Amino acid sequence: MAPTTAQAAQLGLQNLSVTYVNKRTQREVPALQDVSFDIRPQEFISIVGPSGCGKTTLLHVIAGLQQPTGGSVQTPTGTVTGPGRDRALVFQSPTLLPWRSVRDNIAYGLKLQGRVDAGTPERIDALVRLVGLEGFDRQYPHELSGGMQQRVNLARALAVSPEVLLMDEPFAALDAQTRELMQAELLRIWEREHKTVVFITHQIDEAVFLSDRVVVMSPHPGRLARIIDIDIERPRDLRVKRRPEFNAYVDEIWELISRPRSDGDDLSAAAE
Ligand SMILES: Nc1ncnc2c1ncn2[C@@H]1O[C@H](COP(=O)(O)OP(=O)(O)OP(=O)(O)O)[C@@H](O)[C@H]1O
Repeated sequence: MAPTTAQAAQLGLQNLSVTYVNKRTQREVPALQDVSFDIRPQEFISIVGPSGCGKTTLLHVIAGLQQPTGGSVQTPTGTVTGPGRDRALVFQSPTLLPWRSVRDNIAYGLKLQGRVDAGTPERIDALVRLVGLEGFDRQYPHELSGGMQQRVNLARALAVSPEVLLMDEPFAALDAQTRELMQAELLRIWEREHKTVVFITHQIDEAVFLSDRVVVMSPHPGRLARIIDIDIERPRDLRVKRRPEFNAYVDEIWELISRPRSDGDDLSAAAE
């Protein structure tokens, strides 16, 4: 059951709206409209929807990189007013520093936060093992494959011990096979680290495979269309993708995304 109060939720999104002003035309672009839902502690939640439905905008508002035009994001310690140590972002392209080794890249966030201490080398060793990069920790980013770079990126986000990982299409640049491996790896890591994950993807099967719930958004303006519980037991491995119930979820979400929405749709009711 979803928590009914913001206190019980890791993140409470309350009536979020974002309107951009197009710099060239000066016209208002409503990117998000009245989006409300709670995200539970240690939940894996994915956000899917057509291009332009406001997924990245929503993630940036949760991250505190962008102020909403209306509404708020609640955490157990209060309203989000900017970036915080409780939330770490993982981008699509690994934002690694090319002149730093894998170890130093993983430690970089800690360094920025002034949190390097005697225990840091051991913590980095544990993270290197966690993301499967043993033996590569003295290498530099250009010596790594795309999948390995994304592993470093993930380790760097985990290094600062956030409660929430915000992931913006982290596997979009990877080839299909590496992407599937990384999906399985991410689940393994999530099951050990117990983070809350908010994951944006264009790939419906990726969302179903990873998530406890999938948030489906509709565009123009970006609104909540439906939240779907993925009732497939864990731990999951990639063979789950061949099961009929897995494909039934994928079909259901695909139908929702491809269905033209009439203005009369009561989307808030659908989201309950
Ligand atoms: N800085 C900006 N100025 C004006 N409009 C913007 C700006 N950023 C985003 N938008 C508009 O807001 C809407 C939502 O954009 P957003 O990038 O959040 O969607 P998205 O679902 O993440 O898209 P995609 O799947 O293509 O990455 C779009 O119509 C987009 O054109």
